[in-house]
Amino acid sequence: MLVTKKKSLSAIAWPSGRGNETDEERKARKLRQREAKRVNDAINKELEAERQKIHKNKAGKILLLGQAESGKSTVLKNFQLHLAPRAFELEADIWRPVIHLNLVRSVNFIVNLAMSRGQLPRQDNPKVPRGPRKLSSSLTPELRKLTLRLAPLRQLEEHLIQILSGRPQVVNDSGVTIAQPYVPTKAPDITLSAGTQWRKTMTVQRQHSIDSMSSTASRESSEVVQCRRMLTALSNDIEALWANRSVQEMLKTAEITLHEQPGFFLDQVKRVTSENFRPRPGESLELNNRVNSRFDIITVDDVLKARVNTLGPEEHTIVAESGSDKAKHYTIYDVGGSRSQRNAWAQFFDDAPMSGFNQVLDEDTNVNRLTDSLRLWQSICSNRILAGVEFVLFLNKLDILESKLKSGVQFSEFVTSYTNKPNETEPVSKYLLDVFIRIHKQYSPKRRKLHSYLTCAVDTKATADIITKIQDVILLKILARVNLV
Ligand SMILES: Nc1nc2c(ncn2[C@@H]2O[C@H](COP(=O)(O)OP(=O)(O)OP(=O)(O)O)[C@@H](O)[C@H]2O)c(=O)[nH]1
Ligand SMILES: [Mg+2]
Repeated sequence: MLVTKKKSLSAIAWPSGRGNETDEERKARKLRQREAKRVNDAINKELEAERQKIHKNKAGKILLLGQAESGKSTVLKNFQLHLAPRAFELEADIWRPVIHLNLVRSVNFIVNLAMSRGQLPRQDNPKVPRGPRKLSSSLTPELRKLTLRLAPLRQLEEHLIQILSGRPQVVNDSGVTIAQPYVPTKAPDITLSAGTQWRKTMTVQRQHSIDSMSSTASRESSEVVQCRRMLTALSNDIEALWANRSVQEMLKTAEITLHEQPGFFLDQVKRVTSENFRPRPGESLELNNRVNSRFDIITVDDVLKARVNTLGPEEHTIVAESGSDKAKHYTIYDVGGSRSQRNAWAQFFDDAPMSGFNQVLDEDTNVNRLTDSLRLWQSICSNRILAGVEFVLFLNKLDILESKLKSGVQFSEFVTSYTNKPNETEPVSKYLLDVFIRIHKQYSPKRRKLHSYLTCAVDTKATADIITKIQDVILLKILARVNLV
């Protein structure tokens, strides 16, 4: 029945509507159809290309993990400098107040130390009476003069924090003042509410200062200018303070190595306090060496050395400006590494400083930094959610490790399992690398690749080579993904 009906249906000549179509009309219709198909195909092709582009432009996501001060944000800056140097250069200016604040904090730290040494009754002399504290003769007249002349830097420190955070004091997201752990041997870090937030604040201020029509802008930019002028005016005194023999002796006695600490700019006071100072990302400069009156070529990595500790996770998108991955988007997540920040972590890429073997954590002075780093690495390796993620391990701060060992610090005194081996950079770093690799092998839920590097993240040239290798790894992964689709 149905078949019969079908037969009869197919037998019906459906009106084509073209019955009266002339040859001309048919040609025109065919032409229109071809044109409509061409447009349709072109749109589809464009959509497909766009889809492919979006798919292709996503180079990958990277999460930087590691303990506080291990160099995560510095690695991020290296990625920015390597992948998008023009954008990074444009942003360099916003680091100037950070560098100034780093410098001012170092100076205030020294002044405080000198004052405390000068004011406190000598511990070793029970005859020194308690009671009103006076400046003792342990401060030389020259040092006393310098500490008085540099006193305005206390206010300048507060002022710079205010400019950077846009708020009168250091606060976290909930508006609560963060009490940084007091570390007597270390100049305090800069803690701002959120890394991206202060960047936004500074970018807006910079934009405003370019647009001189805005009255707020001129007020804000004049504040920045005032700070800079004050620093320029005090630059000779700052230099004199750092060169002062009793300051150097005082630091040595207290075993404080300021030049190894984050945000150290005291060796370049003249340059960074000059009126026209522009922070440089990885650039060679010829500097007059005041000690031996020679001109030294040094690589200036102001932006990489500027220190702000990260609070909370920050997402950064870097668009590659050239090369085989031009226009590709890299998403990098930078997180704070202190213990209180670690619960915000989710995914992976690790950074462990090798130089911390003789240091303790700021947030818990009972914990050795290297021990903390190894424990952290173990917990990340054994994390099941990360079982399928490829790891890149940066054993960072190779330069500090080297200078510590050269200065006579014995690695085996702190890592007792390191026996019968020389106290030199190569065997020590190789030993550490082996330990990290062993932990990875032992604790990973399943086999996976580990790319490990010994790094000095403030050496932009050497780090650029490593980033190129990481780019290759990422690109290979993308190719594999595309082939699988
Ligand atoms: N000498 C030296 N300094 C480094 C190296 N890597 C980083 N630094 C410095 O160490 C300081 C801390 O680096 P950051 O990148 O801010 O550390 P972080 O891991 O992001 O720290 P948090 O944000 O607190 O978790 C900065 O002043 C860097 O310039 C290195 O390889 N050698
Ligand atoms: Mg950081």
